[in-house]
Amino acid sequence: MAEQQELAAEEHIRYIVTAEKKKDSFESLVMEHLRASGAYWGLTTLDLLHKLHAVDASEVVDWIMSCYHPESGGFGGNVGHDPHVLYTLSAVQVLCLFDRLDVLDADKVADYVTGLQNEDGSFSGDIWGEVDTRFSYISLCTLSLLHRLHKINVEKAVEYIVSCKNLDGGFGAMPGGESHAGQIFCCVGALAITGSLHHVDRDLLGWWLCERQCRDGGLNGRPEKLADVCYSWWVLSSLIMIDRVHWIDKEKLAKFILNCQDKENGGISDRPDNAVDIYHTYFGVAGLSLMEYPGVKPMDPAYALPLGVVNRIFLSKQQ
Ligand SMILES: CN(C(=O)[C@H](Cc1cnc[nH]1)NC(=O)OCc1ccccc1)[C@@H](Cc1ccccc1)C(=O)N[C@@H](Cc1ccc(O)cc1)C(=O)NO
Ligand SMILES: [Zn+2]
Repeated sequence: MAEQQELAAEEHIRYIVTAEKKKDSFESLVMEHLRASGAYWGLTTLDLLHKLHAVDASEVVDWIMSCYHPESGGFGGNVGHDPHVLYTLSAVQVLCLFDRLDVLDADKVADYVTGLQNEDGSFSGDIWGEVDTRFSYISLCTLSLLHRLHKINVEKAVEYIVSCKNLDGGFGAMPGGESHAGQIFCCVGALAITGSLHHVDRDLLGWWLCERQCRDGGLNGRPEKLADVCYSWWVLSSLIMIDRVHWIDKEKLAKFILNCQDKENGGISDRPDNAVDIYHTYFGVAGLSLMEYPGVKPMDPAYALPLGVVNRIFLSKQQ
């Protein structure tokens, strides 16, 4: 009988809190250009493990705002980096965690995102124009969190996402793009946020998604690929949004994630015995959250934020 694995929560907390401080580590340098996303991954993990209070909120908020470009309304991935929707969402999500959306000029940020919608309803990531369904999700998620979805053409945005649906029920980065679990999360999440999930064939897509489970219990991103912890989020959140999560073996998946932990130094890797990183630590804990693992806060599958944070944004009295 394999020994009973459990979540080394205290070690993961220590790993994240010290990683936040280490600016010159290899990982920090590699992730330099997407440090705002790294903050979102690390801080959301701390919140899921009931430890967000372990960091100084105003210090984080000040750092996030130092990545803001007041003239465009967008955020860069680090101080002095050009604005991009990727990091604008990460910044908004971090401010949501601390309930500090009050520091934003929400109309200005919404105008930045709105300005990136194209004629065909698609979204570009920044002024250089790259189009990808990732940016559709990011834009719709950002505008929704700011209560400003009315600023864009939602119908056209939905129409473009549906044009990226494949015969296998999945979605790609653009029309005709190969189905990939990451892109499927983005398209299903965007459809969920806009109340347009009726465009999804739940049984066909559910089948493609549950087929991602490998013999080792982990989930991969495409057929024939190796299982990887981060797909615990991309695949699982999509299955939950289309109400087909019972089609995979959650116990085996949880064991795979727990088997990817470094239980001495903290952190979770993409697969057993590989190097841990903040990204896979977040997606591993988020995957466990989606499976209601004891001691981990529940997560909203579409907004990729703790449920308590989403409820505070959408159910609060003052709007
Ligand atoms: C840029 N990036 C990736 O390309 C990772 C690389 C990887 C990790 N494990 C396997 N490959 N891949 C990735 O994020 O794929 C998921 C995905 C692809 C396309 C669309 C949506 C999700 C990672 C960073 C990374 C690089 C290298 C090693 C680990 C992490 C990354 O920042 N991914 C972004 C992808 C993304 C961006 C925006 C979204 O709305 C959704 C997803 C992310 O998760 N942001 O929160
Ligand atoms: Zn991965």
